[in-house]
Amino acid sequence: MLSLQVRDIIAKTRLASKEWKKSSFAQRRMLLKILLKFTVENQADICRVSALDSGKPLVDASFGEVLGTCEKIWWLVAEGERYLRPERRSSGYMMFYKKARVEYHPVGVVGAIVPWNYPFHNILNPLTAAVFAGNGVVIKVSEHATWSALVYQRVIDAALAAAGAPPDLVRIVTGFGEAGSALVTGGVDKLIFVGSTAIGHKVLEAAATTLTPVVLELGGKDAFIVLEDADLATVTATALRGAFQSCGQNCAGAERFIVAERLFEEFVQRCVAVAGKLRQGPAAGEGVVDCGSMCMPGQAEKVQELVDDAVAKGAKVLIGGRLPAAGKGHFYPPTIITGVAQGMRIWEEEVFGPVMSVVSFRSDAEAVTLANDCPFGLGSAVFSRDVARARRLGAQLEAGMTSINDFATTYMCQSLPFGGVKHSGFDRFAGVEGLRGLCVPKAVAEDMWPFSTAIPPLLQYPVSDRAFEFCSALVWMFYAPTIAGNLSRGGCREAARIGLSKGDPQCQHDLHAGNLKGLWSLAACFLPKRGSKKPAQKKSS
Ligand SMILES: NC(=O)c1ccc[n+]([C@@H]2O[C@H](COP(=O)([O-])OP(=O)(O)OC[C@H]3O[C@@H](n4cnc5c(N)ncnc54)[C@H](O)[C@@H]3O)[C@@H](O)[C@H]2O)c1
Repeated sequence: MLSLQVRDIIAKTRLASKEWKKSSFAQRRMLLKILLKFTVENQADICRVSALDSGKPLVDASFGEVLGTCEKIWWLVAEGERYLRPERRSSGYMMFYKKARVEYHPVGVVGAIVPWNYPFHNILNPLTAAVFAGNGVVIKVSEHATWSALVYQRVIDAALAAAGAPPDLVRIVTGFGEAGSALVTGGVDKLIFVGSTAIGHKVLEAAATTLTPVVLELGGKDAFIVLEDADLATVTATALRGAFQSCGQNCAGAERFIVAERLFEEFVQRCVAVAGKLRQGPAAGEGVVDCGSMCMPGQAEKVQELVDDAVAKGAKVLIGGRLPAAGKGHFYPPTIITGVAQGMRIWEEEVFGPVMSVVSFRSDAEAVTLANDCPFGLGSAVFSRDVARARRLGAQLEAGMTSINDFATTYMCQSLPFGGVKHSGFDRFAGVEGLRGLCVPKAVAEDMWPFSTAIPPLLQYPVSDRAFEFCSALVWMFYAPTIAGNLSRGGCREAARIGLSKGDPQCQHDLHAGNLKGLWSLAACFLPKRGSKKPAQKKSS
């Protein structure tokens, strides 16, 4: 779509969002429940449409398109309102007479630019959170998933009408990069970009020109760590699903298998045995298939380049690793390689294909070092029968998400934020943080009692010549270390812990009753100045 068309769509969605922000949570829930009902009742069609457009088998579509979407909607319906209601906060110390809260107001129009890998979920994901938070949303789908997006737009239109929501509340934009670029600078109030790190750079650059706030959800290369006490039978099944789901075209896809030396051989053998039995073919073909194809033109060749580079530098292909002959489609085979090391492209670059790179380690510290030696940091997983050990190791991983004894399950716990660190992006789009991120968190403070408090007369313009003394007295009164204050905040205990006795000057200082001094200074501000016969008076203008 042309830039002007995109701007026109944003303008219409803005009008719709002004109406929708007045909607009740009950109405927003109704819209989501309609979408949930549609998804559950038409899951086979959704999977077929998505499989045809992205090349994945039906079961992978069910996993990635339907289950995640249903759980997301279910969570928003069940818990979303709780996190968007005004939240009471402490008013602190000096403002003891105020009531403080945060109100979550919709930002207005959310823009989302999404990739092709899960055509249905990638649309419903930003859509559901945006409208539940009271926003309109314009979603730019991938040029490689346009056909399915047009099907889903019809479904969305019907759901909007059934829920009594304005028809322009959710609009889908099609087109190439220029249409995405037009969305970034077209006047949306917040932008969620989901895609490659390379395009993420461009989006951030463009967003800087309009100061559009951006969430970046970029590539991943998840580490999958198997400690020597892990249960290999369950781990292997999870490892294969983590690597080959949707032919490896997952942002949070397991690419780096870091396996304890003692289990390495057996882990590899088990994986190779299963990988050899996988059936690969077209999603719309006859019979069940385990793996589909690469979606984008050129992607299979890119995977081959990374494998070839690794092999040229000493890696070993145990299974797969060869593109099918020309004319046989983009069916890159499930591939397992060992001997991967630093200096190979595959060590650093996202493969986004069905390739397991397996390396071994001797100590937990080495496993952490290997896992963190990566420019990406989206998901991660640690497997061990000793859960405390797995947790300790997981806490050291540079990643936005860690699953213990499972893979990518953080995403099915929809209250949790989704997002990464390093080149995997920043900010979050799911969970409580993602939902609130589509709002302006407005800080509000008001008096606790029915009458309003005024600025003390000494500080009113034109200020008194005792204004500074007055402020300084306030600081002493409220914030000077005091006996009572130190006791209540553990000051004396802390002093004892670090070995100070009452006689030490530092401890004396801690126990100094500074607030009394402040109180006295405050009172003194209202007394006549020494040497002056008249009390301090405000200058008249
Ligand atoms: N972190 C996540 O949540 C997540 C989820 C899915 C996919 N991904 C990542 O997405 C990548 C694969 O998807 P892809 O190949 O479609 O990614 P991509 O970056 O090529 O494209 C993503 C979207 O950006 C649009 N686009 C292209 N140029 C643009 C520009 N200059 N300005 C604005 N928009 C532009 C595209 O049209 C598409 O809609 C992988 O790197 C994968 O890891 C990340």
